[in-house]
Amino acid sequence: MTPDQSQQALEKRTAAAAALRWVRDGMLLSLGTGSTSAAFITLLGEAVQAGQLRVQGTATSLASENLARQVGIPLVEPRRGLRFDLAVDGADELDAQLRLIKGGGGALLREKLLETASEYFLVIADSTKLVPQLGRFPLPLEVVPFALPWVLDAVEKLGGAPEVRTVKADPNQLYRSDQNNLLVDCYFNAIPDPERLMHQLQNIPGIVEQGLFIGLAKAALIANGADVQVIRPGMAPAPASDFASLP
Ligand SMILES: O=C(CO)[C@H](O)[C@H](O)COP(=O)(O)O
Repeated sequence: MTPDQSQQALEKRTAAAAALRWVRDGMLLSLGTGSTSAAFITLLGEAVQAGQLRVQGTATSLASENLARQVGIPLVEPRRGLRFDLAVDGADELDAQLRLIKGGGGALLREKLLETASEYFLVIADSTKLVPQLGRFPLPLEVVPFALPWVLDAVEKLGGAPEVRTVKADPNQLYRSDQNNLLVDCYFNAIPDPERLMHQLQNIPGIVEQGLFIGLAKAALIANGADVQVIRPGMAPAPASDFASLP
């Protein structure tokens, strides 16, 4: 790990620990995916094991579900009417208006489902994720395999450079989501109008979900060194220590 990567890992854990302070006994949680969420799930599991918290959760990926099981968080299956008190999840990029790019970990569909079904979606992230403009990170799409050629054409027409995701350890093997769909990472370099792009992508048949999350997150906890700032749309950033409960 380079010094930058270990600093980033520390910040992820700091943001996760800050989110844990706002989990209350009895809450039903949506558990995110990725390394920042894994830090949160681990800390939450420790609190559950220590008898400090009684919570239940549903995970946004099979990987997070396995981790939650390992650390002793009771899990709830999807069912009609299921709503979550709090969703905690990472992001690949976010701006000051809490527009997010998600799906770097391939879990965007379940993430969007559960975060839409949550009363409060709290993003946790290290300082590298907060950007002035979205788009440096390639925008992930979950795509039905049969639709792939047409989706690639449509993304190019929108000005993006699409790349079908492969498995890191074996670049000859296509990456599959938990739903067995393909992932396409779209390089736009800059996304000046995320709302417009989101609507354009939503109109392309075969895209099951796209990685722009707009209007979903209520707050973000951004760790910068040992400090944690709360970011909320239209409000000045404030230290997380100013808040005794969810901001
Ligand atoms: O969207 C995601 C998974 O689909 C993750 O939240 C995102 O990739 C951030 O991951 P990390 O916490 O490892 O930086």
